[in-house]
Amino acid sequence: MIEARGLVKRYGRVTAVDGLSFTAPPGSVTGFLGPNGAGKSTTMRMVLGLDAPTAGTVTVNGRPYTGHRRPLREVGALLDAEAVAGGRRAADHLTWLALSNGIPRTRVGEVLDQVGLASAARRRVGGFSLGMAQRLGIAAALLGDPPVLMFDEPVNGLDPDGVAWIRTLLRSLAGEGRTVFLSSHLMSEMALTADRLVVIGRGRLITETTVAGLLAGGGGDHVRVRAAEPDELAELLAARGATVGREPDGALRVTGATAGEIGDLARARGLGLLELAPQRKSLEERYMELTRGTADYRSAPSPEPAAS
Ligand SMILES: Nc1ncnc2c1ncn2[C@@H]1O[C@H](COP(=O)(O)OP(=O)(O)OP(=O)(O)O)[C@@H](O)[C@H]1O
Repeated sequence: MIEARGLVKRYGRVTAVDGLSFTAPPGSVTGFLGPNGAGKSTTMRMVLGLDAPTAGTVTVNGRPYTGHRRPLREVGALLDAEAVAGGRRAADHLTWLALSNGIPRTRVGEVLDQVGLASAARRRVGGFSLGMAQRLGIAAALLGDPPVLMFDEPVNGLDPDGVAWIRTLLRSLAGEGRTVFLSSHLMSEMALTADRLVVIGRGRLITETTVAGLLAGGGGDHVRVRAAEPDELAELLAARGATVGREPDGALRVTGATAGEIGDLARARGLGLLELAPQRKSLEERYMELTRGTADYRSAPSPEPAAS
């Protein structure tokens, strides 16, 4: 379990993290989302004791990271896959980590197998591709068999096979009852991997929710209806308190009534329906709405292509 309470980090005049509280519980994948510069990496560094909070606390399994005697057995983390000294061989790097944390040497072979690097165990890390470096970083995180795992943008630079592999791995680690906390600025990635979401902007919590909760909340869902007698149906729906607008192609845009209710009403009145389609906002759209205004470096909208 990771718990942040009133976490603040200032660098001079920049407030990178601003009163952040959230929980990443065991047994689920918690996605940590926010635009570039939102404060995700800074928060993760504080979880690992690499940066000291200006105020507030963050604990791993009830204690600050630095309060654990064998931290690699409490939390495994991948923050920067390429931060390993290039001259070392993969297995030597992991052996050094294991021995300095009281972890048996035998774990090295096990985690290399687990991440698919067994055949590269004697190769120097400097010659690794980004994908291999990511796998080695994940092997290091798994070394102490920790109950908490934390990954900063773990799919960055991976090919589709690598992305699918990480997704499956993260889900299975959570399935074993571990706390999995991972950051991304891509909602599309989180939608496939996370159960819970902690969304931040400019160092502040925007929402802490489940993927299902984010999809359900926020409003803006409607039903698109094409009817044989649209004016009659629109009148009936309005009389029942629904709000009815028109789409550019003449279809009705109905809010305040479900597709099932609209279908029942049309059938009861003998009105023909040509199309009845609930329209839900995607997770990506919800996320964009939530973080709008908090992104520091957002690109200008692309101009419409010129009509030819
Ligand atoms: N060591 C530092 N000194 C000064 N400012 C810093 C430092 N580290 C981070 N910042 C600032 O803190 C803010 C948050 O940065 P952080 O890297 O935590 O964001 P992030 O959400 O991880 O972004 P990204 O998705 O781009 O990695 C940014 O404005 C950044 O410039």
